[in-house]
Amino acid sequence: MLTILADSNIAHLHDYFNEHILQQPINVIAVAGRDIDATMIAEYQPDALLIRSVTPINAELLKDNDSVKYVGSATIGTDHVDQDYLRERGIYFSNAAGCSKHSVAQYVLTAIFNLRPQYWGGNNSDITDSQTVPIKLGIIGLGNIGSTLAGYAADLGWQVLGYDPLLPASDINNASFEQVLSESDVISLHVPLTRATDSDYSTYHLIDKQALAKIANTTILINSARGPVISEADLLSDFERNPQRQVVLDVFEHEPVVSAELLNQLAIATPHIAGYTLEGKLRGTQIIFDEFLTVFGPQGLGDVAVEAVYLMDELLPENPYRWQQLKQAPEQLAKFYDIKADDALLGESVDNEAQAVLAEKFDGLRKNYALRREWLFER
Ligand SMILES: NC(=O)C1=CN([C@@H]2O[C@H](COP(=O)(O)OP(=O)(O)OC[C@H]3O[C@@H](n4cnc5c(N)ncnc54)[C@H](O)[C@@H]3O)[C@@H](O)[C@H]2O)C=CC1
Ligand SMILES: O=C(O)C(=O)[C@H](O)COP(=O)(O)O
Repeated sequence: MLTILADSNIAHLHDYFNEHILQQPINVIAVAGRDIDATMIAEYQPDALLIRSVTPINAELLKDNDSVKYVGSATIGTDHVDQDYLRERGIYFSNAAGCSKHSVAQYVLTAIFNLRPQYWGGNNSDITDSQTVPIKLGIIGLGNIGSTLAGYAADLGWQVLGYDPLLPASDINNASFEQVLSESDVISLHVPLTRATDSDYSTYHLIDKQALAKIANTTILINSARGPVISEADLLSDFERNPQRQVVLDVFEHEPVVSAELLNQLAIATPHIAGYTLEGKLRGTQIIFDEFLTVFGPQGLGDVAVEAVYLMDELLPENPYRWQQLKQAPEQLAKFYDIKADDALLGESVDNEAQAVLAEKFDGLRKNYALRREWLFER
């Protein structure tokens, strides 16, 4: 029998991983992602581990185990996975690249329009009434999410200042890091979390004291990538000099704990839900299910030729939301996703004694999150 140990927060886990679809007896054990540890692995001896972003995968977890053949993370980010170690051990790993790229881009646009409704027309009327000055959107990291966001910006008539040192220059990869920092009206971060040991362009504390000093205090700064990309200590010091700076955080350096001191300064704060749409989460599951089938193949699945299945259309309710319609009427967008309600819930979750949102509350908000819809983007 095939045993799968999985994060219970994986959307529609049992709709994909069941005996009917896999045509054989299987044992799917679903637990909170943060509870998956070496003891649990020793107890269940799973063939596959299906995770999201909160289960660190490394030697400490797997060194005494020989059963795991596949680790699938139904997320885009991979900073929680020691992929070198898995390669050494011959354990196949895949993530769900791109699964929530529209969800995150739409979160960023919603945050911007919430803070600056006047940007809807595409011109920066804060600067001038008489001249046409396009909004400048700075995007750091132009992979799946950054380039998707750039597509929306182009559709809105905005100018993109993009920086991605690992991609060739292009119409959107068109600026230096310093230019993005100093010239943008809004800066949005879409980089993976990397350290100097993994990358020549490490993103750990990419936004530190020096970077913040280059950003005008009228520029909105948005981080929906990973918390440690911004130095929280430097951001807090910066707020002392620039209390009016508008910062939007969906991710936090010390997540799942968020200090009240930081929360009180933020223009919008949400509990790591930028990618939390029905579509984004379900796509993540579909992608790792497809990989699971290729890894185990008919042999690992007991010589049964399991057909590929695509359950997205079946499991998703009809989607009436279309970008071309939404963008005609800004007030519709505000109704489409009430980002301020998410912000309020996080604010109300502060523990008075600890002066912080504690891990259990933060995780609870995420587990019980009413998943949004994505709007459909056709030009
Ligand atoms: N808040 C949320 O709910 C979600 C957060 N994420 C985060 O967003 C990150 C980005 O996602 P994708 O765009 O899909 O990833 P991606 O891998 O498609 O793109 C990342 C881009 O960042 C670039 N990059 C790397 N180091 C850089 C640096 N120092 N400066 C500028 N660019 C750099 C890479 O060249 C790449 O093009 C993920 O790694 C994940 O951590 C992803 C999904 C949901
Ligand atoms: O895909 C990613 O990367 C993310 O950050 C996820 O949207 C976060 O999902 P969880 O695994 O933390 O639920």
